[in-house]
Amino acid sequence: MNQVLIKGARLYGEGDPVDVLVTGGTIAEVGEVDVPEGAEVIEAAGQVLLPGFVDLHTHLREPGREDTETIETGSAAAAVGGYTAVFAMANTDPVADNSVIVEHVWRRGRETGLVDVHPVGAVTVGLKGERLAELGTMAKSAAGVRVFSDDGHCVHDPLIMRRALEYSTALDVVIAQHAEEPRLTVGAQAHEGEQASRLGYAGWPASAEESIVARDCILARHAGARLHVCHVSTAGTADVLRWAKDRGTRVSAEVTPHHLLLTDERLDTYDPVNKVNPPLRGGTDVEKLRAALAEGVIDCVATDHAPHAPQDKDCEWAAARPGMLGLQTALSVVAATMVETGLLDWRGVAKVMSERPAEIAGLPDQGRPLAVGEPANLALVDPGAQWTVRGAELASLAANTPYEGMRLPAVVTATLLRGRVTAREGKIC
Ligand SMILES: NC(=O)N[C@@H](CC(=O)O)C(=O)O
Ligand SMILES: [Zn+2]
Ligand SMILES: [Zn+2]
Repeated sequence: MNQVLIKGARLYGEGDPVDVLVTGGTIAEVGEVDVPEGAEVIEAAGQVLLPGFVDLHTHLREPGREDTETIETGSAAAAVGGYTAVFAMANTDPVADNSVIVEHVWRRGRETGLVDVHPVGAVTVGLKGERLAELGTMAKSAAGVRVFSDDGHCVHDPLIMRRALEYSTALDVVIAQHAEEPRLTVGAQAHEGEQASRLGYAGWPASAEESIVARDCILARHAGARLHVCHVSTAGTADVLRWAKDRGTRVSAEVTPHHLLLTDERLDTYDPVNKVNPPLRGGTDVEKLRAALAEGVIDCVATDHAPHAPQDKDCEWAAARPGMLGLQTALSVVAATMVETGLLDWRGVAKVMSERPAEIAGLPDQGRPLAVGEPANLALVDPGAQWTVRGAELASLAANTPYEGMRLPAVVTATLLRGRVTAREGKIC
């Protein structure tokens, strides 16, 4: 049986260094372990062992835009970034609004074998927001869809959203909303504020997000349904979530690494690499989002990894597609914004990048404790190391990283999926 010995890592960055022996797909021993014959050894002195990361929000672009990312290249980026499970959004071409497409995505993920690929099913047919897709058929398909979202579009019709939420309770699935009131973002190009006015861009107001989140929290509470809010970007949304959670609404929320680090100050360069939906916001938003994540009002970090082709990004701002890469830089950005600032320790990182997302999506074998008998889905992190981001060197097919040339802290040195090393030192195994 395949054996891997991780030598001298600190579990969750706590306590004394220990050896972790992985046999088959399971953590077999924790403590002082002699190297078994034939075992692969990973020297991990000074490193932190965490449960493998789970991304609730990834765009893999297959089917339809395999020129920008495939299930294989996106899986590789995920594995190098420390992920052991990703949720692939439904806004592909054709849309993942039926069991044929979700089963295709799920199968391609399994064949690739670098990370568990869970397809997200569309809420409405063709993401058009008009007719509910066959959620039940997708949930009961081989792909076992647990998360539904029209991401890229908001399910803006309150009657459709209400029906989706009500229907979801019978299936015990979660509806993930891209919260953007479309009437308030017609032609929007950037966060509504001074910077957008100065650059002459139509504004994307915070209220377009906050009004939908408030509405959906109310709808979810009445339906007794589970709502998940995608890419929270404003301080006001954090306040709405705090209110809804306080009164017992079954709502969870994610924040992206880019909304934890970057602001609309970056728009000065006119470089569309900074164009994303929802847009980069102001400094106060960033500060409040960090605090809300530390407090648990925002449950987790999700990348919203959005690969785009050069011709869709290296063009004038208004014509460029929104979205940026995230899978390979997420851990480092969380280290820079949450760990180095003292807002989270590594135990907290395990919670927001692995345990909570696994719970939200109902994955039984991810986000598990680092203990004997548990599945060996693991990420090994060197907290003292640094690296310089180069889009061209990322495992993604696309290169649209906003962190180009930036030096970031913390390096994922190894990822294990069910005991198999999927990535080491930035390379796929
Ligand atoms: N985030 C983005 O700016 N773009 C996403 C869609 C989305 O997440 O809304 C994409 O699919 O490219
Ligand atoms: Zn979205
Ligand atoms: Zn998205």
